[in-house]
Amino acid sequence: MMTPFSLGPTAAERLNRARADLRMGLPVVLSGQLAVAIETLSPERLAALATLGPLTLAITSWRAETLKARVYDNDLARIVVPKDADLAWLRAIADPADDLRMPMKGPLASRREGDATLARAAIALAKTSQLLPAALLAPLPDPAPEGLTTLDATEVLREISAAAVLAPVSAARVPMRAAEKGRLHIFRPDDGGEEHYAVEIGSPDRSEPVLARLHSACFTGDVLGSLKCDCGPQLDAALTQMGHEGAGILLYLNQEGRGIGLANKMRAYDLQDQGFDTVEANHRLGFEDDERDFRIGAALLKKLGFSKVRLLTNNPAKVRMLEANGIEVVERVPLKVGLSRHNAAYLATKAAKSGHIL
Ligand SMILES: Nc1nc2c(ncn2[C@@H]2O[C@H](COP(=O)(O)OP(=O)(O)OP(=O)(O)O)[C@@H](O)[C@H]2O)c(=O)[nH]1
Ligand SMILES: [Zn+2]
Repeated sequence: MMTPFSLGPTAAERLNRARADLRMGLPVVLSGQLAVAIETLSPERLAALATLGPLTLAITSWRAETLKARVYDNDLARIVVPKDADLAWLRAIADPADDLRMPMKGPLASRREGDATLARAAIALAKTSQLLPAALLAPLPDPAPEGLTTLDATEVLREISAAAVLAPVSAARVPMRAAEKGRLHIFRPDDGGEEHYAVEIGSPDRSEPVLARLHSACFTGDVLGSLKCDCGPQLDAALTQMGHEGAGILLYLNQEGRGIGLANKMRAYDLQDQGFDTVEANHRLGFEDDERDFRIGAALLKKLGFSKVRLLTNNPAKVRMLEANGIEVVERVPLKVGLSRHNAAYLATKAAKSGHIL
């Protein structure tokens, strides 16, 4: 007899489908309520949702703190949406762009009754869709609208905290300026998320510590040569050093903007032009200062056959995370390049607030 096999989507697959829905502005059914991301919500959908009953706006405690809203649920606040609230009102709560020009007219009322799991899952969904971390919750009508993705909040939180399994997809020789003997490997997660890359220089001996770099994607620094950060020079310097030593492994992790995505990073840059530092800007947007999942780096190194590294970094958190995930860091190799007058304050903030070693 054949083993029964379900063709329907798994929890991880439904989760990723839900992300596509939220990015389009479509609601998802989350533990018996409707959830939609504020960033992509249209006025028409808001009007339709408003007919269903009381609405709740879920935001993170970081955002709530800026807005002076009460936080009863530790990491988040559930804001009561007034009956006459329009999309501009919701957007002003979600997006700090105009905080200084048009301070929010409060006071905001927060819900404290009931369970916050659903709100937490909705925020986690918005965040991992690289949208602003703010979601609108509405009662589910009876009959429920057809064709919406249905999820369970607890399952969503479990899936998001689980490490994705990455599989090698393809690899080929890529000679580079820094090293002629280079090979690019592409890895794809089983949950439909971002692909990540590994650049292998030379033929590193798997039984010895390898010179390694975990580089997080930075479109502005890596591609445009932005002077606001040190990413471009760090990428070049890491590859150059690997070229000189004749061996190394550089992981290029697609976690743009410390995991918040390029659109949110530009929001953070705009806030930095208003006077906030890199950490404050993330918080005002409702994010943690670093939203990256460093487990991916450890998993890729293991997949490639490495267990010991000499890690090129100024960030002790990267060392700790690799060690915690089964990679021995035999040496931290500093990578101090690319200081400019545009990024001096940024690097000083990383040293003062994120423990970077200058
Ligand atoms: N949110 C946010 N991300 C930024 C900002 N400036 C740079 N980034 C991102 O920060 C990340 C920098 O990553 P890395 O250089 O790998 O890591 P690091 O934590 O600085 O540590 P090391 O470079 O290894 O010392 C990239 O994803 C950049 O896109 C900023 O102002 N805000
Ligand atoms: Zn950068």
